[in-house]
Amino acid sequence: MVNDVSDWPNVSIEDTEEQRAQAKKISDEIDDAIQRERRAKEEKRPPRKVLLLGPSQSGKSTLLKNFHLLFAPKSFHAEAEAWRAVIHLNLAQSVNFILDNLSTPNTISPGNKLFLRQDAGPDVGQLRIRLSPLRQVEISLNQCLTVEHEATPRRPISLYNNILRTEGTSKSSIRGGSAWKALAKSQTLHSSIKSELQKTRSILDACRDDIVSLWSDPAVREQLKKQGTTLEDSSVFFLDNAFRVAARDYIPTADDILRARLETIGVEEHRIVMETADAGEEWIFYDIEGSRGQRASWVPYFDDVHAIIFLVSMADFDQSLPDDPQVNRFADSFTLWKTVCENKLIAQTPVMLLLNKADLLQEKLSAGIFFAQFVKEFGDQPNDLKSVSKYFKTLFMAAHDIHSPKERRLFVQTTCAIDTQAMSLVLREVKEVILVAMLKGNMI
Ligand SMILES: Nc1nc2c(ncn2[C@@H]2O[C@H](COP(=O)(O)OP(=O)(O)OP(=O)(O)O)[C@@H](O)[C@H]2O)c(=O)[nH]1
Ligand SMILES: [Mg+2]
Repeated sequence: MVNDVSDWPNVSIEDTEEQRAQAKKISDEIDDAIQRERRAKEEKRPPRKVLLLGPSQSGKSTLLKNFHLLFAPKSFHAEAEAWRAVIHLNLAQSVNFILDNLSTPNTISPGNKLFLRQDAGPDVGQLRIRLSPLRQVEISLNQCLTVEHEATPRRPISLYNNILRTEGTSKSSIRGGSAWKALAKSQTLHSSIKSELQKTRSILDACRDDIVSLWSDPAVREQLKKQGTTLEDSSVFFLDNAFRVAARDYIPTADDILRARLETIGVEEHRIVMETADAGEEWIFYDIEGSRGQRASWVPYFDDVHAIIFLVSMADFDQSLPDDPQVNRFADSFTLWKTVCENKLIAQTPVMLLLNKADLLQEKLSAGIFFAQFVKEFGDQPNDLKSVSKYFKTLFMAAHDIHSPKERRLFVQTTCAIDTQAMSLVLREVKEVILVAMLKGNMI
């Protein structure tokens, strides 16, 4: 029997600390084990796979950029340098396209305001000479963006094979894929590409006053308008912002990146590792080229994806297809939508429909372009955004219900893919719909 404290086992302060340290070690090990288990579970979790479908220029790649910006902002912003090259190419091509489409002084009729001007406006002949280095900028940037940047040095590519220009529109059509994004990694970039990029930035910087003069000249705009020459929206955006964009120290903003036009070629796979919600989770997007000749290449992806997002541009109703002037873009989108709906391979796959370019639709309707003039069935309904987008929604939903082989819920949303705030709400919802559908189908 222990009567005296001196008989107690020797429990010193050092012992207690040791025990505490031991307990902490065990607790840390348990925490580590839990973390490892969680990570192992996550690693086993298959990546979420999403297929982006829709006609050319409907906004598929822009939606993907929004997703990247929202859920993996660090890696999105890390690519800004690579996007700068795309934006500079967009700008140089737009200027060259304008100059190509303006009559030369030799071919204009006497009295043409543009060249025989009485006012103190810029002399386009002089601007043409001073802006001629932008031809080289276009060639160099095309080269930089079309080589494979990984370990190997540049692969010779015939530059202008990749540049398609349809009459009346300017088009930046360099090869897609993600190898060009290596331009963002300046540490590992081939020195010749680095110096080429620096040279193009210096030339653009030196030309920026002249670009602004050309684009702000009302006579230039007037002549382009008279000729029926239209520029793509992204061209107009970068020309409007030329002074900022052509500056030597320019770094693209998120808005600029969303506006940059880089036509998708074939089917591109993009992997996004989530940084915000569900950090570490991987999403794979298959971003496809929307032109008509490419649509058969989508099918192999149908039975391997968890969801399909189909985009339609609501603003294309007054345009025809670049590769077939007989076909109206609205009609083409609707036919394509029906084809996708009726496909048996995706009968069980959740489909989301985004009716995009609401801002451009609004602009066209406000400018007095009548939707009913191109889509007779619209009849005498009011020519406003609300009525036209409701018409789109009703028509596309009805087609979905009629043509789908099995009953399936459809998520429909009107969007403006260059509005990051509005898109963040839509994308959070889209993500939820996909995850719920995967859970229901035991795909997680
Ligand atoms: N104003 C406006 N522009 C948009 C919108 N969505 C996309 N764009 C612009 O439209 C152009 C075409 O968009 P993309 O995302 O490249 O189109 P895509 O469907 O991927 O086209 P392909 O790759 O040719 O199949 C880009 O310059 C975008 O910035 C929108 O809602 N409003
Ligand atoms: Mg694309």
